[in-house]
Amino acid sequence: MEEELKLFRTWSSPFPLRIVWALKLKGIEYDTVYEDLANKSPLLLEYNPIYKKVPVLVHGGKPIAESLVILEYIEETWKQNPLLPQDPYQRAVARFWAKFGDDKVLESIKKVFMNQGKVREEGVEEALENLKHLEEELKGKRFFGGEAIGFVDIAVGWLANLVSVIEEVVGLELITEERFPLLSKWTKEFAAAPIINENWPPRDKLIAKYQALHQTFMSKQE
Ligand SMILES: N[C@@H](CCC(=O)N[C@@H](CS)C(=O)NCC(=O)O)C(=O)O
Repeated sequence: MEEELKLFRTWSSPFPLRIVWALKLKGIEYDTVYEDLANKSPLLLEYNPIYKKVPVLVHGGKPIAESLVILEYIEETWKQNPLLPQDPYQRAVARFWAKFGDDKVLESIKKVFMNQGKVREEGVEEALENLKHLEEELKGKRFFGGEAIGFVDIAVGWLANLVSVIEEVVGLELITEERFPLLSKWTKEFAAAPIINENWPPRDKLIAKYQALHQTFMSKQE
């Protein structure tokens, strides 16, 4: 008998979306528990007592937290449609870029979104520098994973989802065709891939959410 599989997520958070995409790409059935992060369920707190964040994947009653860790678990548990390459060195390279996406790209884009004036400008510079590295990594490839969507595509997939929302809310451009032709093309192709496209939060709802968030950050700085 298949063990029960449950994903704790929210409708909009980019981290659980990684898990949604990976499970769908592998054709794994699961149940969803939608959390209200302003009022976290006792189960979420029990399953992720340290970070208290989504996503949490619960497999046969056992919880796994942290989206990149969960992705690795999924990859090791269900071998079909592999997301990581076979070669150990290439696997390490993929993990490097996934971590770079969180440590550097995400942090710089957060800096752009949460600040204004000089700090935002610094954030833009840092984001462009980081995005340049991703542009380089895409040379000669359709996806970061090669011909098919892989681990790195899923890990940095939030870029295709959220950057244009952030650009619209903040009123600036980061990923343009002129600056980043490959990344720009990747954004469109990744977003258009059926499984990604079908599991994308509605843009108008995201814009409204991020507009409200942005106003909160800006009013704190006045
Ligand atoms: N490093 C974590 C980040 C997860 C994360 O930041 N989740 C946010 C939603 S976007 C959350 O649950 N926040 C609740 C909180 O901080 O209280 C991962 O990759 O899973």
